[in-house]
Amino acid sequence: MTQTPIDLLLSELPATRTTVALSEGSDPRVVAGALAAHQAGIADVILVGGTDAVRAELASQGASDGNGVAIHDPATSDLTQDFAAAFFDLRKHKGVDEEAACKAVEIPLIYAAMLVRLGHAAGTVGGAVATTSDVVRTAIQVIGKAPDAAMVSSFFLMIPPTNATEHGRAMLYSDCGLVIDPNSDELAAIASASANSCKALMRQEPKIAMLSFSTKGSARHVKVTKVTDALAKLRTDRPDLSADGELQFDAAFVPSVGQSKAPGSEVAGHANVMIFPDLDAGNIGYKITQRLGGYSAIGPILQGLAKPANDLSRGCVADDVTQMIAVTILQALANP
Ligand SMILES: CC(C)(COP(=O)(O)OP(=O)(O)OC[C@H]1O[C@@H](n2cnc3c(N)ncnc32)[C@H](O)[C@@H]1OP(=O)(O)O)[C@@H](O)C(=O)NCCC(=O)NCCS
Ligand SMILES: CC(=O)OP(=O)(O)O
Repeated sequence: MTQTPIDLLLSELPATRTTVALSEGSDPRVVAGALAAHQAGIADVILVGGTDAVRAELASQGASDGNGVAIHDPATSDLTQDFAAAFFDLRKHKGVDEEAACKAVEIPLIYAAMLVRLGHAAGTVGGAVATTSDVVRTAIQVIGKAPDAAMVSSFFLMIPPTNATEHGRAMLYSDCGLVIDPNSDELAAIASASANSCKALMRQEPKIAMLSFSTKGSARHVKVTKVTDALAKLRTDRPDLSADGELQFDAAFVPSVGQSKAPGSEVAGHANVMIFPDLDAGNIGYKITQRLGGYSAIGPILQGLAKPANDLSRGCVADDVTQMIAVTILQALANP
């Protein structure tokens, strides 16, 4: 049975609880998912923008500020004034003035990211209501790119159903949520970051497939060249990694097809990191795997940020929120 991030986290829970901020603290799926994470011993949570009805619901389940489930209202929080000053410092070079900074930190998405930036929470999760663009833009602007990262990108952990087909396995898909049309250098950076995420969150050695509509020269096109250039750059930058391309999905996934289309490849037929050539392919590909293949899609998980901030699909359910809280903690523990 494939290990999910929750299984992983429960098997190596740290002695002290980690706090995660949820920016959509009045959404019923977020409240239920956060409460489940708290009750499973996974995390302390801050529900940003939780209403009185949420407070009553939490109280009815024995959860409160005193025992690790807090509600913050950005309009009345003691922290908001400090957050406004810090946000002004951060964004004044972009023309943000003090008044605009005060207004900005009352937006729950920004307030939650400030909780992370200033160390009140280890990471944040949003996107059950907000679009990916808004979640990602806020994370990049407030939390920022990690100094050693080339860029911020995203991935999904794809967890097979119990009745998966013969070759069903856990895989990492990237980029299915953020970088719209990467050039070959950016595609190589996405693959490199995804390999690190595979080690940190799947605890597997990455086998990276650079996906295309062509396998090993079966088609010639500028879009194929982009992928082969990305593979060459990846191999130069990260000789430690096992990567191959360009590969069609069947050649990357099914051992017999991999052997016939890309004979001798270590990766073909056995890939666990699937790098899509652009966001059209990635976003459509993950949703097909999820909706037709029955895989659970955990993401979009962001990589390359200074501290964890993660997105949800607006079609998420409470279990997705709990999973994403576990992912956020695993990322925080991997990069303390
Ligand atoms: C990520 C995204 C929001 C960037 O937003 P944007 O407003 O177009 O970006 P801009 O080019 O105006 O840049 C905004 C800031 O983010 C930075 N930035 C943008 N993309 C970045 C990346 N991948 N990595 C690091 N920084 C990035 C820019 O440098 C800029 O920083 P600044 O404000 O300090 O100057 C945009 O690429 C996007 O919308 N992606 C698709 C999201 C989506 O709809 N996904 C489908 C559903 S999951
Ligand atoms: C990741 C993604 O596609 O998000 P949404 O379904 O919210 O657009």
